[in-house]
Amino acid sequence: MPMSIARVQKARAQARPKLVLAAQTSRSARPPRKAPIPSTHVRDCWPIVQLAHIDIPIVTERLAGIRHKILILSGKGGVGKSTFTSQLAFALASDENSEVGVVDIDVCGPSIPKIMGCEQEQVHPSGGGWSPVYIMDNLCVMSIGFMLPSPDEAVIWRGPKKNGIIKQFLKDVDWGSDERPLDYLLFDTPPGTSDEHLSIVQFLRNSNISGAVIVTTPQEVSLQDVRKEIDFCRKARIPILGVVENMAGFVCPHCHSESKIFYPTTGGAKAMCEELGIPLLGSIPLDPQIGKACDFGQSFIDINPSSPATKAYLSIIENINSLLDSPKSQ
Ligand SMILES: Nc1ncnc2c1ncn2[C@@H]1O[C@H](COP(=O)(O)OP(=O)(O)OP(=O)(O)O)[C@@H](O)[C@H]1O
Ligand code: SF4
Repeated sequence: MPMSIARVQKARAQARPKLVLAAQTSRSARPPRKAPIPSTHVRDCWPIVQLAHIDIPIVTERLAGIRHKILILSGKGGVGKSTFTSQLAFALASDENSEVGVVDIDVCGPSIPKIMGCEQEQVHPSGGGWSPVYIMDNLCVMSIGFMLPSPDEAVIWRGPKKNGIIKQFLKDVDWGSDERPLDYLLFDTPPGTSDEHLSIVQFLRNSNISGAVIVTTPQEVSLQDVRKEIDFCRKARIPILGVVENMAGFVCPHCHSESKIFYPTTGGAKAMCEELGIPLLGSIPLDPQIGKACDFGQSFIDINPSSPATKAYLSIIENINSLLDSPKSQ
């Protein structure tokens, strides 16, 4: 039998409060729309960095003889950090009295083996632990890239596994004998402030890091991330050696003159360094020969000795060495 209009209206009126109540209940069960902003990554993770780890004393002892431990950092990816690490390593190793090591802690994107021309090599056990790959008598490299079945193999790891391999790189690798300890150990890191950074800072907390070199490009988007990197270093108490401005201009392949292609942003790194009281170690121009040398695993500075970019690299390296030798960083 069809309901009268009056009965339908009454039924609707009775149902309405229930519907409102149901809606209110489900809304209140949802998280508030304006969720509190999480505190910063470093602040959250700082207690982890400070955590005592059973292996820290072993790492500290293993690395004790190494004169300078230098982190190469960048805020953004692709700014030329691994390229700079490789050229720094080649230049330092050109002095045959210096022993140089490079450890690639960019676990998910290891590019050092390719850039340094040792992609096909493998690591082997030795009496003192894993033997790193020797490119020259006085230049050795360790990277997860040497352990992958193919360079195209993706490493899809969460923090604890990354932490584990970084610990092994520090603890189980034979970084030179007591008679011939390394003068420099360079750490090529992934961009930003991620698990790898927290691991390295944690494991090196008693190992006296000499300092960090932060690589950027001239654009404001890159400089903005450098500020975060500087903040990370300050919170993690890593001394900052300075900032390197990469791709700061363009060297013409025909006439070899340099054009400031990022004008008017060129100069932003200098202004930022002045504002934050950090040395600007130098500016490296964009030179297609750098990309070519990296793709062929060659030392750019050796095969292009008179290029403006080589002069820039060498001047930066001189600045780093004088900072390392200054009493403040001893
Ligand atoms: N000054 C330069 N002139 C020309 N090419 C350069 C210069 N610096 C770096 N490159 C090229 O830019 C590309 C990125 O460089 P690189 O891999 O060193 O960056 P990255 O910061 O280490 O990157 P990632 O974030 O992946 O670690 C490479 O192809 C490299 O050869
Ligand atoms: S810098 Fe001079 S030589 Fe080089 S491409 Fe431009 S105009 Fe030509």
